[in-house]
Amino acid sequence: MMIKYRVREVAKDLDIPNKDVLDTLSKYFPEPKKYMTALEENELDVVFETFTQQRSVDNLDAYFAERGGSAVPAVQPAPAPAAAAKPAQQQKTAQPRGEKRGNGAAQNQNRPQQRQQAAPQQQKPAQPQNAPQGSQQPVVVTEVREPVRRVIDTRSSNVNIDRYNEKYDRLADQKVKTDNVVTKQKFTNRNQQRRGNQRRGKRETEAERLNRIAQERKAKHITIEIPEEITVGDFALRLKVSAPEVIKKLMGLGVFASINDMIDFDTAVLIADEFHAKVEKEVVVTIEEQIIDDSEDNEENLVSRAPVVVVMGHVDHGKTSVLDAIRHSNVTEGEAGGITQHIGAYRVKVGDRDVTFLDTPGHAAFTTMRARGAQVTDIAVLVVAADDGIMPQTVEAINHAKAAGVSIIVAINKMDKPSADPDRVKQQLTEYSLVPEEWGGDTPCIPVSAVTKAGLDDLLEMIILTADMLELKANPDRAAKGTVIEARLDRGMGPIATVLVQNGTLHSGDTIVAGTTVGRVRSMMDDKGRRVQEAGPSVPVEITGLGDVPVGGDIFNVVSDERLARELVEQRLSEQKEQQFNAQTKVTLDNLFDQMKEGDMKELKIIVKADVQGSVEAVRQSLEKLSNEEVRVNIIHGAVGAVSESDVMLANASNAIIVGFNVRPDPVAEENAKRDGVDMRLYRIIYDCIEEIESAMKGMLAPKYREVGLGKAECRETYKITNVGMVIGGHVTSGKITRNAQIRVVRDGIIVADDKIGSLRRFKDDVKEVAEGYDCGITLEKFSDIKQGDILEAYEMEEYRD
Ligand SMILES: Nc1nc2c(ncn2[C@@H]2O[C@H](COP(=O)(O)OP(=O)(O)OP(=O)(O)O)[C@@H](O)[C@H]2O)c(=O)[nH]1
Repeated sequence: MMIKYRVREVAKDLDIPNKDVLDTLSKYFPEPKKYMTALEENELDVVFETFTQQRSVDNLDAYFAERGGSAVPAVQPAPAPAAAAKPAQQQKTAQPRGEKRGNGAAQNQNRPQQRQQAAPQQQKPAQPQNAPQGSQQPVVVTEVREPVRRVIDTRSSNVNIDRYNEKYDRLADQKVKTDNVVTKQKFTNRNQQRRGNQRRGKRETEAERLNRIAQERKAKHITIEIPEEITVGDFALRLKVSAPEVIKKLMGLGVFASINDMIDFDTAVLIADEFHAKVEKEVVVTIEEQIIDDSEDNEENLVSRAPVVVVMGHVDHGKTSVLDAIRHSNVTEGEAGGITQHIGAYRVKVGDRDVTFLDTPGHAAFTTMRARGAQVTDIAVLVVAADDGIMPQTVEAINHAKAAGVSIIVAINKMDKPSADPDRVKQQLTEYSLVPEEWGGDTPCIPVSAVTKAGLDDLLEMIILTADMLELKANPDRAAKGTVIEARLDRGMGPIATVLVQNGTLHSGDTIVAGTTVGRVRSMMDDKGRRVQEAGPSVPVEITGLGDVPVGGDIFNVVSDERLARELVEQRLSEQKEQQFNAQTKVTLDNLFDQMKEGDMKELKIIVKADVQGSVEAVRQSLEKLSNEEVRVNIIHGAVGAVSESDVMLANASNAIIVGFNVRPDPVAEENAKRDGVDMRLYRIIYDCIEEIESAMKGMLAPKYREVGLGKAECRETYKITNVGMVIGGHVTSGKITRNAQIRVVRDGIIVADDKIGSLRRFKDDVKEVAEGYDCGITLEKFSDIKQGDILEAYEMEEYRD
């Protein structure tokens, strides 16, 4: 390989000025050289020879002492690659030296030996001579410290510079790698060690800690706080013992629980005692408790409040007319302007007293609200048309009002009509346990006319009187609480809600939570359309500022912290979702016994619907006789007719079950019952109903059956065979027909027979079943009047439990 070794590089490597090299060359070669001139082999030989001779020393120690102030020849160890590369480069120059060897060289040959004696461990500088391959002890490079520029003896003829370079390159490479790896390994090892130590340390600490706790526990009882219920794992954690220890102790008590099972407070106390720990009940402060003031009012803070009245009655008996008549006749001059304002409730003045009327007549809205837990009304005015008397919805209204436990005042309306017969109405009322006051009972009956306005003042007077009897009171000096009467979304204003304040005073700017909505009261308007800044007890106001539209019947509360209020709403929303998933807690005949056992049921409320009044009464009496010392059967409503939406609503609000005889629910009622989880039982025979409810109360309800469709076959031919009877040549059109199936014969959509299969055959063989698409021969056990084209529906009865 031809190496271009220029004057400049030679000078640099030999650490002499370019000029010296050029001068030396000019002595031996005629043509002038420049510092960029690449030198020929012979030229290089001359240069090296000359300078080697010039630099030869007698004593290496003296040399090193002079160069570096140390007897140890050294090269700069770091950066290693550079240091290693440099000599390699220098030695490139050695290769073309040829045979020339002067005295200096001869002298030098002995020098390594001398040096070896002086410093036998340091052989590097002598290497080129005695070990031209440079293979010995490359490690030395890493040991030396001081930077000393090495001079290579280039006089040896057999120096293989390439191999030397290779070696250095490899060495340098290795050094780099090794250095890194070593450092890294060391580092990693150190880390591992540290981690190991830590782990060991931690393990030890943990063991020590447990030991210490065990000691401490023995020495001094620890006290832990636990809630009403706690998982075994969490309990163990608080006790500072392992879960298996707790599980073991639980087993000792005969409680088999896993780490994730809940144990109650009492069990926890017993277990904690075994671990010498004392238990205190953890007081969990809910967000509600934090932000909603639910404290009882002191008697001295209470002032009397206006009664809240709802008007109910049969359709067209004059509810709206009575409400309007009262509203108009009791509005003062100044308020007349706002009279058209309908916010869902309004207030009228009766002397110096106020009465609040809910503007939604009828029991539907009333019961819907009650179903949501809202107890808004104090008094129900039952409007009965004097000419019409008590009608089905009057009865419903009576029962809804009774179920809610509100006072009833009867307004016998349409007294202006000639056909008015108030006595008949009073008479009818007694049938529903409403005995008029004048007849010795406690139901006020006021004859009125919405048209002539006669008697309305008496009605209002009676409302005030009743309210006085009820001693309705509230504390206006506290954060407001009440119920949403109705709500809607206004395009411009956003959600608008009419709320009835039931306690405290609502102020504009208050933060309120209503059901699952939260907001700040932006504006308030009363029932006369006036903007107001505050609303006290029994005052209905329309408010804006809620974030969402609440639902009528939602309870609202003024809260002290908006951020927590939002959190509360989130919580309520997720609870709501959970509740939807969870099993309903409504009473059903299937869970009746369980509820009775748990003591949750003291009264079984039933709504009876039948085709004739006689059945209603018969059932009422029979069922009421089922009452025992644990549960009282209470028929809260009984009427003739289909099971209606209103019945389901009442059952839902009152946690009642519905029984029907020879009646069907209307589609809405059926849908609602399913949605609300209201148990609805329909019977053909009264005896079945009595028996079923009796069994349910004893916890012996027979299993329920339902039909499972199997398939359908069409009758294509009929054959009459002697001794066998009528054979149906059928074709299975869907599903399958099985040997044990029940068969319903349907002709033009009408069921003509319900029978069992007598035999099922394919060709001449008896078979267990025939699948879709195949022909078969069927005989029925009893029914023989089969016709071509009849459809045979095969089904089975399956036992199930809710
Ligand atoms: N003669 C007479 N008619 C009345 C009286 N009160 C109501 N009416 C009439 O009876 C009909 C029904 O009255 P409403 O007030 O609509 O009856 P309602 O009970 O509110 O009816 P719904 O809203 O359908 O449930 C109307 O035509 C009224 O004019 C009254 O005191 N005397």
